[in-house]
Amino acid sequence: MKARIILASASPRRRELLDQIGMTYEIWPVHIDESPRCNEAPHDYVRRIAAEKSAACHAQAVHMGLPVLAADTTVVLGGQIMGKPKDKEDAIMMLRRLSGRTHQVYSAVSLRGNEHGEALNVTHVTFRALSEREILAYWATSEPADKAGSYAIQGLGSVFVQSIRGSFSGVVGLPLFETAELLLQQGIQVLHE
Ligand SMILES: Cc1cn([C@H]2C[C@H](O)[C@@H](COP(=O)(O)OP(=O)(O)OP(=O)(O)O)O2)c(=O)[nH]c1=O
Repeated sequence: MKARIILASASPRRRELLDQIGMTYEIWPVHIDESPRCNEAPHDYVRRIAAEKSAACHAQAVHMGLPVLAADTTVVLGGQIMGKPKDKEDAIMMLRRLSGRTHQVYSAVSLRGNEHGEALNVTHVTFRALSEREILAYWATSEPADKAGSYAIQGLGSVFVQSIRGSFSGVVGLPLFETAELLLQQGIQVLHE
């Protein structure tokens, strides 16, 4: 029988990624304050937010005997955190800054069952130079609005991505290699007979 988990997320991307590895899950969206703390390092920030998302569901999930999986993803350029854009101007500014440069995408995973397991994936993404016209045209597609760094590698944003070093699923929002390792540590096998 397939193991069931709670996915503490409202992100359709994380659902699709879990579907990709055949996991069965229940969705429990959580809403927490995702503001970074003053001078918080990117790796501390994403790990804290992923852990807070899973913690928000943990007590209730324990009663049901189900582990809780949560994740957080942020784009980092020159050590600076870029979350989701506040508005059009913010998105345009982020895309201008990412143009022609290499940034990092940090994705933290938190799995709370009998124990708390955590993992972090950092992937390097290089953008080609973007023209002002294509940045505006990209904003008009509405794809950037709810994505960290204002782009989606799995969507139209793929045409900006010259190369990546690391994990594609990590950039999309849930690094599957690390997630499968955490599940296995808690006795949940992705591949089973
Ligand atoms: C860089 C990048 C980010 N993203 C998305 C993944 C995440 O959904 C989002 C970052 O925001 P998150 O706060 O990590 O996640 P979320 O608010 O969408 O969902 P939840 O907190 O409920 O789990 O950006 C892409 O879909 N593609 C990309 O290429």
